[in-house]
Amino acid sequence: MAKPKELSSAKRRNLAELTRGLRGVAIFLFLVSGMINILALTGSLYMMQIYDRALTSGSIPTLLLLSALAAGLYLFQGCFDVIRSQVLVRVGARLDKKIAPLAHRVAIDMPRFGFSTSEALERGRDVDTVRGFLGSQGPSALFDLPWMPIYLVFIYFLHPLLGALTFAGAFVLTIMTVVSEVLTKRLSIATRKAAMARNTIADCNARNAEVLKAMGFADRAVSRFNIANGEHLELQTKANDITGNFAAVSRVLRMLLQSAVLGLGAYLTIKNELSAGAIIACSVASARALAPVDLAIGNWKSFIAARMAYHRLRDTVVALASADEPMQLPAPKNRLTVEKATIAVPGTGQIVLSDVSFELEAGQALGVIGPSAGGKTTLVRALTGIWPLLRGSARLDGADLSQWREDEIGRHIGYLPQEVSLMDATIEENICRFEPQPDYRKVVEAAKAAGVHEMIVKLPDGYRTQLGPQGSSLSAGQRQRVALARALYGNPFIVVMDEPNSNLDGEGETALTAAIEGISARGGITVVIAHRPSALVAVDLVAIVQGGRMVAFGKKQDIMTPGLQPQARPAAEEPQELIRRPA
Ligand SMILES: Nc1ncnc2c1ncn2[C@@H]1O[C@H](COP(=O)(O)OP(=O)(O)OP(=O)(O)O)[C@@H](O)[C@H]1O
Repeated sequence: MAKPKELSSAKRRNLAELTRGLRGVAIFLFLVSGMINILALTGSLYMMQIYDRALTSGSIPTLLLLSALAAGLYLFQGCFDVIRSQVLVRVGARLDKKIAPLAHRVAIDMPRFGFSTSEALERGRDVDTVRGFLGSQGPSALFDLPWMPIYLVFIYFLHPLLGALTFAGAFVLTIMTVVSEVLTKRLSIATRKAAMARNTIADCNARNAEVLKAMGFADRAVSRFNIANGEHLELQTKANDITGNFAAVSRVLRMLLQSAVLGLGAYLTIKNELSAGAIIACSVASARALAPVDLAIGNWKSFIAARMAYHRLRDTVVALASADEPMQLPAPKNRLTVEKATIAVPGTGQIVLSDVSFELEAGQALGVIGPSAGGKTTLVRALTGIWPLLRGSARLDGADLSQWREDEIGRHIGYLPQEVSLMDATIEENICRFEPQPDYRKVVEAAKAAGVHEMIVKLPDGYRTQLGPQGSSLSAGQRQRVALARALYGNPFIVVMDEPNSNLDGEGETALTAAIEGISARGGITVVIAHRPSALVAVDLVAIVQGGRMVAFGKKQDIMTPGLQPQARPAAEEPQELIRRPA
């Protein structure tokens, strides 16, 4: 975790924005808790006055006056209690409102950097954990704890021996809270990791439902889940045992102490050192003094979970800080320049593509070919900003991709991924990328450019057809063409396609060729990765990527034989001088 003093000013700003107002609210709640605890002495004082004044004097008016006074004070205490719980619930809701979008943003980003879906979704659950804890009894107990000395002082003034006894009890219970913290903290971390491993397996099994069914290994998949679930359960049981045992011991201790206070009080009364009313007052006050410790121990597990969740969220928000807000840049319209780009797998740092350099002018289309695992998709990830460059640069009209605001650069990039996954929304929403006020003509234009308009209008709900999870209501070929329309929406300057014809029939491939020609004709740039030569009909340049290097780059006729077969030799024999710039 980054230490505050190591944080850059932008990160500090982000952190300050997150915690803005929280300190003030905490001070307010601390003071309100003080009022509640002072007013909670009402019970003890009332009993003392009843026994020592009203009963001994036999005065009904005194009894009525004392009762009315006590009722008024209880009412005040109730009001402060309501205020405290309402403020806590609202703090939770405010934090949720502030952090949930950021946490979701991070959840979307995390899989790009090698995190599992369940790890990514944990950020959303973290928000729920913090909000849930703030709405529980836990925080009230924590705010009451610092006010415990009020009761100790009150009891001490009634009799120093009783004060000492209650102080000893409070001390033992506080030590128990600390021990509970030490024992459960490490276990909570391990339990969280085990829960994540279990959720990752559950997520993976659900995503592979069809494969599991077709090849009949669902039982084995369930066994894998069972093992992970068992490990999680074992850790959770241990953690629950610790909190449960501590809670039980603290409850017994508290009752024991209350009886001990009564016993000692009776002894002191017999010795004429204490009034009968004071015994009851001491007993009530000591019970009230120790109640927050008891409650805190009972809620310690959720306190630790909420604290860990808050720290993760805080680190997330801090990490989201960018050094400076990028400048507004003009729409690119001239060229894409890649210089000595080296790309590593995020998270592992393993370099998978080295020293790639080339330049594409407006109107040019580049086909990228090469053997499997050569680094073609990696190049696409770099060109679209999905993976950052380790070294080198990728520029649009001279401006590095990192200089653009994400939402702005997105308008100039069309991307058709290798594994097409559409969103659970309508076709129209998918094509227009959830634009709030989409231009319907542009939606239809993109669909026509992708050759999918006819197919869409034949569907009963046309462009309003709901696609279901991952666009499951369409065939693989239909999904690929709708995704192509999404990539073409708004005529982006650069369109990157990763094996766009893997699921296309002859008609789809013709539409794809027309789409690439259309991009070139309007002065856009296309980069298309292909294993099948039919995707390269409309490209004028070809690059060969293999073994993590671009081993050839040039005009299609120079790189490919007339039958659209690459002429390149293996990477080891193909030195860098083969990487030629377009004429
Ligand atoms: N997320 C990842 N984590 C770790 N390694 C990865 C990841 N993605 C790709 N790689 C590695 O990077 C190398 C290049 O992969 P890439 O997907 O770019 O190849 P490709 O040329 O597109 O292959 P294909 O034609 O099979 O799609 C491979 O060795 C692959 O194992």
